[in-house]
Amino acid sequence: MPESILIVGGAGYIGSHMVKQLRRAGYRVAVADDLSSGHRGAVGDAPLHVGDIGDAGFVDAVLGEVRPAAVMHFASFIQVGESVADPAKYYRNNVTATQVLLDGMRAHGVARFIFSSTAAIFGEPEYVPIDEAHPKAPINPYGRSKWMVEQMLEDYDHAYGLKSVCLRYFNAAGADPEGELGERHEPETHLVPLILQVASGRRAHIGVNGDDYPTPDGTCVRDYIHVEDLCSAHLLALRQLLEGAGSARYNLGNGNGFSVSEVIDAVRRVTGHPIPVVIGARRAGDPPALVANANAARAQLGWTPRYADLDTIVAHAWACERRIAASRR
Ligand SMILES: NC(=O)c1ccc[n+]([C@@H]2O[C@H](COP(=O)([O-])OP(=O)(O)OC[C@H]3O[C@@H](n4cnc5c(N)ncnc54)[C@H](O)[C@@H]3O)[C@@H](O)[C@H]2O)c1
Ligand SMILES: O=c1ccn([C@@H]2O[C@H](COP(=O)(O)OP(=O)(O)O[C@H]3O[C@H](CO)[C@H](O)[C@H](O)[C@H]3O)[C@@H](O)[C@H]2O)c(=O)[nH]1
Repeated sequence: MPESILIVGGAGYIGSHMVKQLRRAGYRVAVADDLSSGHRGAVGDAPLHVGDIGDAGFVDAVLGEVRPAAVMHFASFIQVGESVADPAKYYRNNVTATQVLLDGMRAHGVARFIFSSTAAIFGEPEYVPIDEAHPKAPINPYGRSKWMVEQMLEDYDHAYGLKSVCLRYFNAAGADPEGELGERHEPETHLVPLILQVASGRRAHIGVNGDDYPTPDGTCVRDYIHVEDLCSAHLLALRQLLEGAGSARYNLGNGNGFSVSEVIDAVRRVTGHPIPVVIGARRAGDPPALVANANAARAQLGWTPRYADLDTIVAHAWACERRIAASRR
């Protein structure tokens, strides 16, 4: 009987791609999601348990039924700006609810956990590319909530033997190359899908948040990593945990920085659309450049990103945006 894996937040953008990849790899998969931002249709025919992981009774019931060998945890609120305006909402969902999940796992003897962390735990970078040893100094409640969970996980390993892998994603982008899944946040705040909405006619222009940063063209530089490559790193981490490996933390990115203007140019190349641009003010809390040093994931997980080319990432996301735009016409 293949091992059963519980995907918390599996109806969301990254989690739904994970569900598909795990099933393809032969695992039994169940999803727990409250559908606060996820989509029921994104899990295919994997069993979906609808509920809030901050609810201890729900967690207990799901773990009792699924009896997973490991839990992958994608569920959180993800908007940096909103986390500044309403930190209580973020600490409640991203920290308190995660602790309810972890304590449920302890009660059920589930001792393997993979956590979606973020580049936001590093705050304003002291150097790039950013490796795992870089100081952790998050500058907003979203980043702090993720760093708190990472610290909690260290303590839970020490005290209770709960083994975890924290994967710090840089900028997730792209979509299922087979065109079944994609990024559908409401509201959308991420750069790549927003530019693509201009190409599909859902938006008139893309606003650029500042062009006076200390970068080669003045716009912010980020490390865009294909969602499929994030998921393949999870799969490798899962295999290691199931084989008895200890806890670990990895930064996940391609190690290539692209500016906002370069991403807009990539969308122009892929879609043929001129993409009108309006230069606006800087967005508070935006570091000029965030680029990952993912050598540890490459060496220790054996991870190699498959879709590192920016135009490929954009092309896969574009196929998704065209489907969404067509469905709304
Ligand atoms: N998208 C990125 O660029 C990025 C970058 C770094 C880290 N991350 C992290 O990756 C994870 C997934 O991000 P995403 O873009 O797929 O987000 P998403 O909003 O698409 O998915 C999150 C899913 O979790 C569910 N959820 C939220 N709170 C829940 C709760 N209390 N109980 C049950 N389900 C709940 C939502 O309904 C949704 O399906 C998040 O933890 C996020 O912080 C994302
Ligand atoms: O309409 C837009 C949207 C974004 N940007 C810029 O494009 C870059 C990328 O912005 P995103 O919002 O797509 O991504 P972030 O780098 O802000 O955020 C990413 O990293 C964060 C941590 O730093 C969180 O983890 C978040 O979920 C993840 O997508 C930033 O310089 C942003 O200011 C624009 O110029 N115009």
